[in-house]
Amino acid sequence: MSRLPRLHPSSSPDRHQSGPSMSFSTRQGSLKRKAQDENFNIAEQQPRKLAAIAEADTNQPLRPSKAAISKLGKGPPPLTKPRAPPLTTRRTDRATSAPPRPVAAVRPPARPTAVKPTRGTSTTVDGKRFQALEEQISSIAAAREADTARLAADASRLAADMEAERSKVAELQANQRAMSQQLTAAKNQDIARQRELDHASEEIYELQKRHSRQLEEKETELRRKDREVRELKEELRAFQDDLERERETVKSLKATISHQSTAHVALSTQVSAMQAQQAAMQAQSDVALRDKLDITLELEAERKRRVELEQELREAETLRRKLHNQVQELKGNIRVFCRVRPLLSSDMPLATPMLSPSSTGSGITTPTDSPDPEEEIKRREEYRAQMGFPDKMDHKEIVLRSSSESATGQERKDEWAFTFDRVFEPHSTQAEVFEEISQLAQSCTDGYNVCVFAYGQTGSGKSFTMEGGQSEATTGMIPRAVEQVFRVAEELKSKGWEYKMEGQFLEIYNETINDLLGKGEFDKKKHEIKHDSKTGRTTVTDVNVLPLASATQVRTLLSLAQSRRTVAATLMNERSSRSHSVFTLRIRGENPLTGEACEGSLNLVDLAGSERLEKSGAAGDKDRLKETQSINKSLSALGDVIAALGEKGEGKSDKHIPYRNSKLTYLLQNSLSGNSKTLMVLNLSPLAGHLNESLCSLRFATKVNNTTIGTAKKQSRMAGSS
Ligand SMILES: Nc1ncnc2c1ncn2[C@@H]1O[C@H](COP(=O)(O)OP(=O)(O)OP(=O)(O)O)[C@@H](O)[C@H]1O
Repeated sequence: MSRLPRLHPSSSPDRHQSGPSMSFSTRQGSLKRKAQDENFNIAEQQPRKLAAIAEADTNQPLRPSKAAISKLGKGPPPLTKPRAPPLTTRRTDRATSAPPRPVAAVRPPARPTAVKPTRGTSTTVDGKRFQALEEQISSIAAAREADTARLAADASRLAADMEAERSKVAELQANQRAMSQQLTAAKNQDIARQRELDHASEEIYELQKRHSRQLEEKETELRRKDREVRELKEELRAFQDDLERERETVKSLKATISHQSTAHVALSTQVSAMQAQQAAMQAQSDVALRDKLDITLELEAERKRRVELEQELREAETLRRKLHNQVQELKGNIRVFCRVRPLLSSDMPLATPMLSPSSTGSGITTPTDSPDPEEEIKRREEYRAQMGFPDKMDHKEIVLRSSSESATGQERKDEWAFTFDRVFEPHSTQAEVFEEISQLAQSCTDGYNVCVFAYGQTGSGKSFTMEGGQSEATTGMIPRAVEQVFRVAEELKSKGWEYKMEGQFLEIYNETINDLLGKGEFDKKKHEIKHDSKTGRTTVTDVNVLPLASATQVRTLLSLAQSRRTVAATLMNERSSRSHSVFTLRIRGENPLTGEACEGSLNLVDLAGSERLEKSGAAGDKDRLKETQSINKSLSALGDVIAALGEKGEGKSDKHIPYRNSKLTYLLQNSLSGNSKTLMVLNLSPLAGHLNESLCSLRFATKVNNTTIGTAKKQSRMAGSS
């Protein structure tokens, strides 16, 4: 901290003088304090006069202010030369301390007076007055003299005082200049120190910042170190644990080693024994190696033979297919099976305890808790139609009997016998039925078009035969046939065949095609049937044809179709019995080894109920009438097509086949023609009440059965050709 330069008290012109000079020492003290306290702002703290002095050019002579002079004026008059009294002749303006000479010595020249001659007393009076006046004048003159002398003395004293004052002022000016210089120096010093101070403050601030930064870094470092220490401690603990474990291991290893070394000794003995054995075995191995070489050579020969055999097998397979299909052809390209379903508890009134079909779906009925089994059997026989199956060897015959009273009261007995390719009795299982069909299904993989119809009145078991139930035993022909096709395709893979399958599921209701794999918009979309005469392929526009990779996928597809049909059935009562459903599996196969390719299709058709109009009770119902007419139309169209095909087969080559008479026959055109294999499964109801309807169905089936449709043709080509 800088200090003001100390002012010498003697430099003050007058310590006791009032005004600026008088307050100087006091000011000096205060300035000192101010300088210390307020950065020496002397210029502001000084009285205005001192400020003026400080700011003034110090080279100029100092002139006392009017105020100072007025204060001084209490003493001497203004510093002007006193004028000499006009009444004296001598010079009195010389400054002197000697008292002036008395004024009386200097007489003013007497004014020439005109002395008039006085008359008498008046002359004396005037003389006296004149004298008094003269005395007065002289006293006034003396007084003036005295005043003049006093004035002269005052003037000289004043001049002396002035001189003294001037010298004081000069001294003051000198002091003031010195002080100004000191002040300026002090100010400069102060500014410099202030700068230093600012600089130092800045440095301190920077240092503080750096310090706090360093402090933070140190703290972070410290925390990190702490963390490291903790981690190291953890590691150390883990190492210690490991070490402990290792020690334990070492201990146990040592024990093992000692144990092992004992064992080692024993083993060494064994090894030497083994080495001896090994030498013996080596000799044996050499012999075995030689044998192996012989075997390898034999194997190679066997492999060659196997390839030859495989080739033979392929040729045999081709031959087998050919023979298989020849056998099928010999059996006739249209075949008819007849199946009678078992009597169900639902076929008779509820009050009577019933015989029900076994849960296995075998068709065998088992008695339930009937109060009188004999009575029950009797009752059942009343409901059951009289049917006989005389051909116990080939199962080809079915006989229907009826007994009635004639108008004359005589008992009349009728008997109708029918022969088909195979007749299935009520107890026949699904598996047994499929056994006969499976060979047909296999023909699809050989490139044939196969068509299986289920024909019969409502409730005769068509859907059961075609679709079946949920259990393994009740599985119907469609899933079984599909599984068979996939199985055969898989087996044929080893013989070089690769198959691709796709499926569609349609419904024909009132001569309208619906897609059962579609979105369930029934009777809305218009689907058209198209036949490709070159490839023999039939397609339906705007229906879903799904690629099928496995039999399981087909099952899913079938249940989807079933659920769609169920939805439609709720919209229209018993719709499923009143519509035809056609499931088509298209199979394309290629054999890159033999260069063969084939394309076949399997159509599985569940026909609508074939009952006649009167029986269905539809005569009064307009919609039902329409349904029945559509069904009758399509079924009779089917019969007509089959009959026409039969005639054509008998030599009438120009016979027109009326495929277009119904949607069903037009859709199945390529599967009904001479190139394909057709099977009709006639389903019969076992009820006596349905006897007439059963007879109608049997007659229709016989007509079909008696038809010979040309020779089925395999749709094969060389792979790669369309
Ligand atoms: N072989 C059989 N064994 C056991 N039950 C059968 C057999 N055949 C049919 N059924 C049963 O008979 C009833 C009628 O059969 P299904 O529905 O298959 O007849 P449908 O001819 O298809 O009738 P719809 O024309 O109305 O569809 C069903 O309850 C079915 O389970």
